[in-house]
Amino acid sequence: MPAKLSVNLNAIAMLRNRRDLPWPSVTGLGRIALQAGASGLTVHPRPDQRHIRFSDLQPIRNLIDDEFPAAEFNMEGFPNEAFLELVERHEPEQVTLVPDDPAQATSDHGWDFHKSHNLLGNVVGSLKKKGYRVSLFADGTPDLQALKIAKETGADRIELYTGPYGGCYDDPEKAERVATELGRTAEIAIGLGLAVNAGHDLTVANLPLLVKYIPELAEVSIGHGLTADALEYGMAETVRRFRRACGEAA
Ligand SMILES: CC(=O)[C@@H](O)[C@H](O)COP(=O)(O)O
Ligand SMILES: NCC(=O)COP(=O)(O)O
Repeated sequence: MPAKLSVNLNAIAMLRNRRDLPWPSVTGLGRIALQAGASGLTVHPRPDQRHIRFSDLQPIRNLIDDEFPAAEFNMEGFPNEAFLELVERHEPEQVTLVPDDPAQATSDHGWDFHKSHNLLGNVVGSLKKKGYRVSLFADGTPDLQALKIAKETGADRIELYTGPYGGCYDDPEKAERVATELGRTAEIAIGLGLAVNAGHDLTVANLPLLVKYIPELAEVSIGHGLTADALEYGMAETVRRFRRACGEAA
């Protein structure tokens, strides 16, 4: 089964926030993405609301509930009190926990599972009791002990941080090496009973190799590269291109 595509709306929101005006519309482009076959929408609301604003979350929730009930809402963030309150209020189908500090420009590493074992155990436990699917952002390092801890927290999935892979866009040999490591990491995680998502700097060009190394990939969440393509090809055609790059007959 091809990896599902969740469209990250952060970059659309960032464009909108250049002015005190409601366009480009975050929900409007989310609707076009879902109409074109995206499986879900992702947001990563940062504490300073520099792209997704907290006020965007309910309209996105309503869009999915009212028009695309089979689609999923994926909320990503560091599990502080404020983020967990947003989760409770908007009930995403998936919560992706990311170890970002508030000042970080973008996500650039996965969890240190050894150091964060207790924190993640508590947070994941409480999210699972409330019925959420939980995914943990993880480096693409095939570290069995670290992945065992991820599993012990009770999480359902890991999301492989693919930033270093995306950075190999001009070096095919290095891309192959990094994809191999990501593939080994995914294999270990799947062997432990975790499903595997991936995200960060994925593109139409680099998805096919990733999918080759991780044929069981459950979901990719993509924002930056997809939004760049949407400026060129339009959102609907861009979503179809990314779905094809994931192996779907779109
Ligand atoms: C976890 C992850 O890789 C994405 O959420 C990424 O951080 C997008 O966030 P920005 O749009 O703030 O770069
Ligand atoms: N989880 C990764 C994500 O949602 C999008 O990352 P990017 O495509 O904006 O780098």
